[in-house]
Formats: sequence, structure tokens, C-alpha cells
Amino acid sequence: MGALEGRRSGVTGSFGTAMQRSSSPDPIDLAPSGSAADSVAVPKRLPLLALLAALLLTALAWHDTRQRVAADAESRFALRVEELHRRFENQIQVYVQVTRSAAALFTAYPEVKRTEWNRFVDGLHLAERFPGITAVAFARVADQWTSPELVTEARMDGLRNFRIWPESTGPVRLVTLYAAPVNERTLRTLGYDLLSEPVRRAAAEQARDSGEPAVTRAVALRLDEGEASPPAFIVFQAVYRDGLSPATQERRRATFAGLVMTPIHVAPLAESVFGRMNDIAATVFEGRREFPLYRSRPEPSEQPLLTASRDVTLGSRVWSVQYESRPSFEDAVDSWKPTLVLATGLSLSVLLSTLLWALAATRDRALVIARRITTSLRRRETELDLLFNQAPLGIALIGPDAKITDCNPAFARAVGVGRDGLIGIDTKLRAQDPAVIAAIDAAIAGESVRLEVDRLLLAGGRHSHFSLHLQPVSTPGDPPFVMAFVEDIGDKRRAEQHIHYLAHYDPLTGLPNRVLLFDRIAQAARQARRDGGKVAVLFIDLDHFKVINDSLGHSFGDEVLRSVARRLHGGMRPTDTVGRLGGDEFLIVVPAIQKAAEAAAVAEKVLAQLAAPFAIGGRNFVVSPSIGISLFPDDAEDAEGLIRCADIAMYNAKDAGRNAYRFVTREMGARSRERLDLEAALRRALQNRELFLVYQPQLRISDDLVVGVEALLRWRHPEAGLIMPNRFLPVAEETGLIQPIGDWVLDEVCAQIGRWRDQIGLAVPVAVNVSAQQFRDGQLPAKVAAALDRNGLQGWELEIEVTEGTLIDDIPSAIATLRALKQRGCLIALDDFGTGYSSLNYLHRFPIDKLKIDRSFIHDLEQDGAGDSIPRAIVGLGRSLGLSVVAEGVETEAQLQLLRSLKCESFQGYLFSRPVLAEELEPILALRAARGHHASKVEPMARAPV
Ligand SMILES: Nc1nc2c(ncn2[C@@H]2O[C@H](COP(=O)(O)O[C@H]3[C@@H](O)[C@H](n4cnc5c(=O)[nH]c(N)nc54)O[C@@H]3COP(=O)(O)O)[C@@H](O)[C@H]2O)c(=O)[nH]1
Repeated sequence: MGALEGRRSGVTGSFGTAMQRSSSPDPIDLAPSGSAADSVAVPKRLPLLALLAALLLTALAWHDTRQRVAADAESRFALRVEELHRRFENQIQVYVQVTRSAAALFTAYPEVKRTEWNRFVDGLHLAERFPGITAVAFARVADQWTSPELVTEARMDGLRNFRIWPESTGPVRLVTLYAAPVNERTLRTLGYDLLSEPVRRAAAEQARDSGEPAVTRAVALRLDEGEASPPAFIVFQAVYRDGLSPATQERRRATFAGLVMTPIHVAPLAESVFGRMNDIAATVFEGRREFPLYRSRPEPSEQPLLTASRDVTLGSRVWSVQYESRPSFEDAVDSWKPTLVLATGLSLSVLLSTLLWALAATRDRALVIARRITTSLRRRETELDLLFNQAPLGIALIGPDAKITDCNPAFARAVGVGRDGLIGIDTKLRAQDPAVIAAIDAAIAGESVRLEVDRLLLAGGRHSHFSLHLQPVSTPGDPPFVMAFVEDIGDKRRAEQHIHYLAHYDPLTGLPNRVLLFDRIAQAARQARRDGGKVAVLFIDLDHFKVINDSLGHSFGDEVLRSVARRLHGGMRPTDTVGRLGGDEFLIVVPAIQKAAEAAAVAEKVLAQLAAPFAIGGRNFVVSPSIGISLFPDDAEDAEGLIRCADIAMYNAKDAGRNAYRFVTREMGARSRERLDLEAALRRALQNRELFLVYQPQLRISDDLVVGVEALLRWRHPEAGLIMPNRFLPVAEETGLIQPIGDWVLDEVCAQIGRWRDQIGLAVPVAVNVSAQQFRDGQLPAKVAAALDRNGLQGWELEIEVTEGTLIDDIPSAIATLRALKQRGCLIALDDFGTGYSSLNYLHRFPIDKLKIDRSFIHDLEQDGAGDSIPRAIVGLGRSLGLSVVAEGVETEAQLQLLRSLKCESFQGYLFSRPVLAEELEPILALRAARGHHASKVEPMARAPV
């Protein structure tokens, strides 16, 4: 994307900058330095530090909360204790106040009667209002004189059994006179002398002397005697005869009349204060936790959370109250708060550190991704940079004003102008070609254009052949521009032209080849068809060129061909086409002629041109042509037909003695067509088993013994009947069919030899003819060996017949092939000897066994006296080289006689036998075949000298 934007910006003049920037080695960091990315950077150890700090804060908060909660609880406990304790103290004072109030009654009414007392006490409603007070009693001072009076008074009040008890030991007594509410228990206390018991006595004397309430220590009340005695105490308040409390102790003792006493059970008193409390338990002790008087709750099994102790002063006595928090109080304490703070703190700590860790991890991941993206972008930019700067394709950016804003080195190279000289130039002003200007206009208008330009692309540039592709680029928000792709296709075009040349011209002579000739003929034929004219096709074959080639070498032959080509081309009109079909075959196409005579004139000219000797490599040569002529539309309508007709005519010219020309005739055409039909039929023949072999024996002239057999091919055409090899073998050679046919013949002959050997004990070689193609393809020795092996034959049982022409073409390789065949033991016969280009120089180098005198020489034997010269020479040659000689085509007794006189060794011919089917030959073979292959061998020295 960045690169694309770089291109876009390049339209406004910054593309080059963008590309240079992209090639800068400075790394691209997607996280802006010193930016938010850094501010949120989370060092890796920060989560741990944060966790530790948060844990510390949590511990502090927990501790603080604990203390606050504890302080709060203690404060509330203290307040609660203060409140309870105040109420307890008040209750005690209230109770003491009851004693005071009763004493005050005596101050107001010194002569309080029993009934008044009882009524007063009843009015106090002790049970409801002061449940701890069991009674309010009055004890009067009595001595020995007043005691009886007191007893009388009491008895008069109805207390008949009243007595002072226990028996007094001292003169003064303090006798319980009234006790209310009146009940069995209070009645029991009447008459009791308080001074008889030290605790009560001490408290009574203290009350007497102080004028203030005095309290006993905890005692068992007389009231409770005979029952369970719960802890109790008695409050005394002295009553003086003068009414109010005298000012001095002495006076108080002097006027002391008695005292009011209030026995109080501690439990009901304390219960009225502490009894309904659930949150705090209270234990009241006599003195400082010496003796427990009251416990509001059973002693707790667990240590209470909070405790407090407070004193209560009762006159000269001190009680202490122990307060303890109860579960209901403790439950109200926010003891969960520290735990909550701790849990919250821990949670927050973990959360915070996790958050920070996640932040750090997220950032790390983001950094990794950013790095990846950066790397990818960098690679992409580098690739784009490379692509742009090193692409073999020229790229230029053209703005909407048709000016070049940037280009790569390949573009500069393509147009041949330096890059600096290109930036900013107006392509429309500098373009040389109106088509280029139009293309630029079209591309700027938004059209993609492709064209090829065969000239200067820009003024000041260079000529070549260019391929130009203009691609408009437009993206929303950016100014449109055009990308120009330029490719110098000059080399490509030249290569194409060269390929075209190779495809259409003959590399040796530079003349049009077969392809182009076909095209020219077709062109000329079209033209002739329009104009009503004619086209002449001259097929030229050089006579005996093969001899030149073979004897003087291919290079020399090539030079001859080039020279002929030059002469032919030089002598023709520009409208004529001189071409080479291959080998020594040339073709001349003469268009737009009106009559055959014009073609004949051209042929005459060719004959004349080539008649002059050629001087090549210091030698002078005369090369004659044989020319065949066909005419369009007379002989054929297309190039192939015209060439074929001209070819046929050319052969006719050759047959007519060479160095001549012939027009194709109807008769020749018919033969040509017949030849085509023959080719098609021959293809089918092999498959349809229409080919078969006949065999012709070879006899020794001296004794008429069969010394060999030649296998000859025949074709039984289903319609045409028997076809001889001279008719179909040339077609087989031309079409390549000779190879499969030859293979079949070889196999079939070997199979027949095997059968004869087994059936009739044949012991003479059977000859098989091998074509030049078969001999030269390099496979013959292997094929022969395989055929022999397949049929279990020895090498000598097969004789290979080759023509001299076959060997002479490539002598070294021919020798090698012959040696390979000899290696396998085969016999070699040189067929048609004497008709070809026999070179006696080479003959001795060929490992051959037999010479076959061509039948044309045998035919000539009878013609005149000199007819035996060639057979005689061949017989002599064979004798001198140690070769056997067989004469073929012997038809008459005279010929045989002559051969006998020439000491020719053997013969074959109609005289003895035509070629016949294998089964027809078998009786002869059985009867007359010589035993052993040596029978066919001539012992040269044993013969008469030639
Ligand atoms: N490559 C192969 N060539 C073959 C094969 N079979 C034959 N040939 C070659 O064809 C040419 C013609 O052969 P053909 O028509 O069979 O003629 C042969 C004989 O029939 C013929 N002959 C024999 N005796 C006489 C005679 O007394 N008079 C007479 N007018 N003709 C006679 O001569 C031919 C002998 O052939 P060759 O010895 O090979 O020269 C011929 O060139 C064959 O070689 C084949 O299988 N493969």
C-alpha cells in the first residue's frame, strides 16, 4: 500500500523520491519513537513490582483497618460499659435511697408504729420496683432496761412470740423490730440483735457513727436461712432521736435510736441492670475481684474479645464489675472489614499485576506483529524497488500533462536517453509517431492501449522496434497517471525474422526453400486464376551430381550447389522465383505466362546458363541439368501437384538422356497417379500378407550343381495381380516402407533356410537383397544376427546382396557394416557389378565373397564379338581378388557356353529356372544341391587363368 501511495505521489513529482526513500537502509519502525507506544510501554518486571507494592499496601490497609475496627469496638465497648456501669451504680443508689427514705420516715415521725411501717414499705412495691430488696426493716436500740419494754410493745403488736435473739451478751442491743413486707421470712427476722453478729455490727456502728448509709460485706441473710442463700448485702441508715443526723459522732452516738436496714440480694439488683443484655456479660465481685456476687451469663468457653473492669463504691465498700463482650456484641464488630480489605487488596493486587502483565504481553505481541509487518513492508518495498530499477521492462510514469514524472533505467536504456533527460519531458511533443501521440492521449483519457512502434520512440532517442503498453492508473483522491511499459523487441523481431528466414529459405544457397516455393506457387496460381494466365514450374535436377559429391566431397558439392544457385537466380526475372527443394533439386516458378513456349524459353535459358563450365577449387566442371516443366492450370491446380508433375517430367528428361527439358504429359501424369496409388496399396500389402518370396537357384557351370539360391520379392496385388519388385521397390524406397519390408524379407528368408535345412538338408547359402536404406541405417548387422539366431542358422547359410552404389556412398561406414556382417559369418555378394561407379581402388577393401555380373552384360554377350569383354574382365577380377563370380540373367545355352568358356564359375537365369515358390524349388534342391557351403566357393588357384 505504501509503495502504491509512493507511486501515486510520484505523479506529482515525488515518485523518484519515494522510490529512493524506499531503498534507504534506514529501518522503518511502525511504533513512532517517543510516542504513545512508548508511554504505554510496560517493562516486563513492572507487573511483579506492582504486585509487591499492591501486596504491601494491602497489608498496611489490612493492619490499619484491623486497628480501626478494634479501636471502634473498644470505643463502643467502653461506651456501652460506661452506660451499663452508670445504670448499675444508679440502681445501687436507688436501692440505698430506699433505705434513706425509710430512715427519713423516722426523722419525720419518730414514733412510727408497726402498722405505719408496714404500710410504708408496702407502698414501696418492692417486688415490682426494687426486686433485689427482700425487706425494709427497722432495728431499735435497746438496753437491759428497755429491752423488756420493746418485747412487750412487740407482743402488743400481735407478735406473741417476739423475743430478742440471740441471747445478748452486751448491755446494748440493736433489735430488729419492724420488717416488711410482712411474711414468714421477715417475721423470722424480728427480734434479731444485729450487734450479735460482727459483720452487721460493724456496718451498724459505721452507719451510727457516720450518719451515712453503711453497707455490709456480702452476707447470708437471716431471711434466707433454711433456704439457698444467694449473695446479699445490707444497707444500714442510722436514725437519731433528734431527727436529723447530728453533727458530731459523739452526739450521733448519744442520740442514736436505731437504724433502718435494707437487705438486698445482689442478683436481682444486678439482674435488673444486666439481665436483659446480650451483648455484654457482667460479673460483680465483692472487693477487687475477690468474690463473685453475680454473673449475668455463664462463663464463656472462649476468651472474650473485649473486657473492662469498673469499681462501684457502696459507702466504705468497693465492688468491682467485670464486663466482657458477648458474641452478639462481637458480631456487631466489623471484624470482617480487615478480611474484606485484605481480600479486596489481594484481588486488586493480582488484578493489577495481571492487567499489567497482559498489557505488557499485548504490547509484546503488538511489537512482534508490528515487526513482522515492518519486515514484510520492507521486503515488499525492496522488491518493488528492485522490480522498478532492475526490471528488464522499461517503465515510465506519465502525468495528466503527458510529462514523464519518473522512469526506470530500463526505460532510459530502451529509448536511448539518460534518465535525467527524460524526467519532465512532454512525451507528446517529443514523440515521433502520430500513433504514439494518439495512444498517450487515449491513455490519459483512461484507455489502456497497446501498440508496436517501429521507429524512434522519442526525439533524441534511438530507432528500434518497441512494444508499448500504456495503462491508465486512477485511484480515488489521487491524480490519475499513466504507466508506460516499453519493451525493445528489436532483438525479438530480428530473431523472428531469422526464424522466418530459416523456415522459408535454404541456408546453403539463400534461395527460397520448399515452404516458400509452395507459397509462391500458390500466390502465382491465385494471380493466374484472376488474370486467366498460366504459371510454369520448372523442376531442375543436376545430372550426376552424386558422383561429384561422393568423389570430391560434400564441401565441394555444396560449393557447386551455391554456384548453380547464383547462376539460376542471376538469370531470372525479378518476378520469377528460384528456389531449392533440397539436394541437387532446384525449382523455378515463372508466374504470369500465357503459353508453354515461354516456359520452354526459361528452360532453354537454364540449360544455357549452366552449360558454361564452373570453376571451383581450381577445377572446371560442367554441370548439366534435367528439367521437368509443369503448367498451371493445365497439369495441376496446386503447388504439390505442379511440383509432382514437374518432377515426373524431369525424370522423363533424365530418361531421355539428361541435359534436357520435358513438359509433363498426360501419360506421365497417369503414371504419377498410378505411383501414388501404388504407395497406398503397398502400405496395405505388408499388413495383408500380400508380399511373398520366390527363389531362383544358382548353378555351378562345371557340373550344374546348385551352389546357391537367391530370394526375390513379389507382390500379389488383390486386383492388379502379380507386381514385380522393380515397380514397387522404388516407391518403397521413397516412402521408407523399404525398412519394414526388408525386415520381413530377412526374417522370412532365414525361416525358409531353417525349414529347408531341416526338411531336405540344404547346405548352400541363400542370398537376400538388401536395399541401400537398409544397409545404411546401422541396424543391419544386428537385425541379421537376430534373424539367424531366431532360426538357429550359421552365418554362411545367408548371403547378403548389396549393390555397388550402396557401398560407394559412404565407403568407411560401408566397410564397417560389411565387416560386422562378416563377423557373424555371412557371405557378401556385390550385385549388379559393372553397372555402377565401380572403383577398383576400393573394391579390394570391401570384405566381399562374390561378384554378380549384371544381366545386361550377359544379355550383350550374344550381341557382338566384343560383348564378352566386361564379363571376362569381371571373371578375371574375381579370380584375382579370390572372389567367386556368378552371372545372372542367363537365358540361353549360348550365353552359358560363353560363360563356361570365360571360366565363369556359376550362373542363374531362366535357362535353368525362373524364380519359383519355395515348394517348387525343393525337389531340385533335394536332388542337385551341392553339399556344404564350401561347394560354392571357388578355389581361384585351381581355376584356369583368365
Ligand atoms: N532390396 C530388395 N531388392 C529385391 C528383392 N527382390 C528383388 N529385388 C530386386 O529387384 C530387382 C528386380 O528383381 P526381379 O524382378 O526379381 O528380377 C530378378 C530376377 O527375376 C531377374 N532374372 C533372373 N534370371 C533372369 C533371366 O534369365 N532373364 C531376365 N530377364 N531376368 C532374370 O533378375 C533379377 C535378379 O536380381 P538381382 O540378382 O538381385 O540383380 C533386382 O534388382 C532385385 O535385386 C528384395 O527382396 N529386396
